[in-house]
Amino acid sequence: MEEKIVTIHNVSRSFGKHQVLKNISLEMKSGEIFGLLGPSGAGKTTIVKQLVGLDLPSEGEIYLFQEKMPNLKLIEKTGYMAQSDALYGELSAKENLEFFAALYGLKGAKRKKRIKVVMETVSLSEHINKLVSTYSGGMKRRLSLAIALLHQPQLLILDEPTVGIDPVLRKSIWNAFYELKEIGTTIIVTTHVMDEAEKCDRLGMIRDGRLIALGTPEELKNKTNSTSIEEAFLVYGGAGNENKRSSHSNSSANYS
Ligand SMILES: Nc1ncnc2c1ncn2[C@@H]1O[C@H](COP(=O)(O)OP(=O)(O)OP(=O)(O)O)[C@@H](O)[C@H]1O
Repeated sequence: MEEKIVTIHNVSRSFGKHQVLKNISLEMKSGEIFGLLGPSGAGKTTIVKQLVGLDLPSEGEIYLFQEKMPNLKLIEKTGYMAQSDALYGELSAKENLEFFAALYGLKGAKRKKRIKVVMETVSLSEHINKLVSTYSGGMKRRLSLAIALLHQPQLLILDEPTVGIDPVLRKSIWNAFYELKEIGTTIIVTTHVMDEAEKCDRLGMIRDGRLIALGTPEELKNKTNSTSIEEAFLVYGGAGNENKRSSHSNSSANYS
């Protein structure tokens, strides 16, 4: 059965006078791949940080598994991959994995098996004994993803998981996401990448801290008569942005 896994209820967040989230409400269900899409600075990472309890709303509430956040118990059910990699460079990949596995209480044969599986998922098995400081940026991203997958969380929250990852590997990582979805895992990804947005079950488009559109990629394209998500985003962005009706080309310049 579909279960409500995430509820964001009327959430706003201000830093001083700067309101970076403006009354956001969203729900995500079990087995759903939900994409948070928006230009740089729109507020995606701020939403993600609220979901994992690293930041608190100025107004509104967040519930994970129908329990109010922040709540330490819920961390075990959640896998989080931040935008910058939180890895120990002076340790090998294996030692990093063992460290995080221990934090999640994974032991013995189970730990060994999970480490093997997640490194296969991100195609890093042959590099497992190398020092992380010798890894490329893309390899570090993949290792961070492997760590987020280690304890088989029911909810995966991934902040730009495939930045710096080549298209072939990106495809295999998305296949892993689909497999996780099949077993009921809810996955939230933030992205700037339009072809990646197309792969999500539903999208929330964020602009200037506001949720400007919500729906399946098909719905968003149909509603705006667009042939691509990028076009749909520009239509929504333009329509929701007073005085900037003619600035579609400027909007697209925000992407990078
Ligand atoms: N701790 C903070 N103090 C002050 N301002 C902040 C803080 N964290 C975020 N902001 C501001 O909030 C806004 C949204 O930032 P956020 O990182 O959520 O955007 P984003 O959509 O994730 O962008 P990107 O795709 O570039 O990561 C930005 O204007 C940013 O400067």
